[in-house]
Amino acid sequence: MSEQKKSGFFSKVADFMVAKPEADPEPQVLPEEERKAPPPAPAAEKELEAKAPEAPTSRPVPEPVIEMMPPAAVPMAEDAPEEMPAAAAETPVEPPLVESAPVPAEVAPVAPEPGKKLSWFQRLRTGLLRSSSAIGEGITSIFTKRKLDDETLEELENVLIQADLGVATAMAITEALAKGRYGKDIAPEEVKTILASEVTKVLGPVAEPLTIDTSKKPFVLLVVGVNGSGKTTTIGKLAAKFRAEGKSVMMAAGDTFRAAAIEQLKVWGERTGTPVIARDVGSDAAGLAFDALKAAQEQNVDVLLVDTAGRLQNKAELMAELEKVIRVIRKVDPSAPHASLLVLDATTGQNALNQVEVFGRTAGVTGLAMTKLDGTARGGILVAISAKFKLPVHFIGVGEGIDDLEPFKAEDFAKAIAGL
Ligand SMILES: Nc1nc2c(ncn2[C@@H]2O[C@H](COP(=O)(O)OP(=O)(O)OP(=O)(O)O)[C@@H](O)[C@H]2O)c(=O)[nH]1
Repeated sequence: MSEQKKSGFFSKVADFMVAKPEADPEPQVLPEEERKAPPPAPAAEKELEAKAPEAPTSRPVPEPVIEMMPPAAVPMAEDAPEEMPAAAAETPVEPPLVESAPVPAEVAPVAPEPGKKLSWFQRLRTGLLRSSSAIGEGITSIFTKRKLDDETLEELENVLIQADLGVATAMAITEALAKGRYGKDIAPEEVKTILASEVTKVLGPVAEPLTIDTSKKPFVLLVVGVNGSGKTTTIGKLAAKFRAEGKSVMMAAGDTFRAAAIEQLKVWGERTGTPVIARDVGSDAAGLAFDALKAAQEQNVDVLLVDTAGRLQNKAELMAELEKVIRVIRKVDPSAPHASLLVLDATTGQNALNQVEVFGRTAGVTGLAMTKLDGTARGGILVAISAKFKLPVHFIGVGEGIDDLEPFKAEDFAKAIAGL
């Protein structure tokens, strides 16, 4: 493709790139090693840490409400993932209270048998097929009886950018496609196969399981993200997963802004047999996290899952509150949080790039989970995020049910994107 064509094309695709909100801080790309660890406490806070442990807030701190659940078996969904340990599979089965998100009929490529849930991969494809069918249909209409030339490559780039894969990735894919094939006829299926293989190259290195370091007691997993991205639901699913692995788990209802969020976490506590540390709505979130970590230490818990209030990444005061939660956690355990999981809603599209940037800086994000891939056309954004930030992607959410959290698998995801 000529340079001239490319620059013309760039100006055309500029419309697809979402402008950052004005209030956003300047983008700052952190070196990879800084991104791995949550940010160090500022000097003022270090002084505080040197003092004897203290209540993290100046306000009188009410006693946290500890909802102790019986060490009940984890309620497992009927179609538990195959990798669940045998012991867990033998635990008494209770049907999940929340069913999977309904699949819109017009995008459902696979009709489930009556009474049977779709497999996670079918649900992923059902969601992604909205976009991948756009890609798939685009590929079919571009390459049917046409040669691979500047025009068709540019049309393909357009389709990929509209599917949120990002300009750089779209160009890399078309360049790979053109190599050795330029000027020749090419079948749509071959294009899809090459697309899937190029996307796998981007996603393969970031597909990493979340490893719980058992030398940390408790292993503190902070869960952050914008409003409604699926943090609480993901925490509930994670609690079930860790319990099924035989780990003891505690949850901290750090979303103290919304009464409904606290209640929602308590429901997940009941469903998964996990104690929840909660306070009244409006309480100090950092104080709650402090108490929860103390309680988890005293009870020798393996994993503490800390929920946080949803916050828009461009609201400076809310992001500052998140930094405070981290600083206060570190007064109890200077090495915590041991992982900081950013939950991204796949339906947000391009804005997710900015979320990764700002939460990465504020909360030292160590890995990602992308939710709602069962019902969205926007899964391509994960490719753009991975190409840009190279952060580990641990999980994908493919429904609202307890077992609808899957380890991220690059090749499966890439095939779903390509419509294969
Ligand atoms: N379809 C689908 N829905 C999901 C998924 N994950 C979460 N949800 C739904 O998304 C909505 C928001 O989820 P929450 O877990 O409450 O999100 P949150 O980030 O804790 O929300 P805030 O507390 O407002 O910040 C709920 O209705 C969830 O059931 C998913 O993977 N697929």
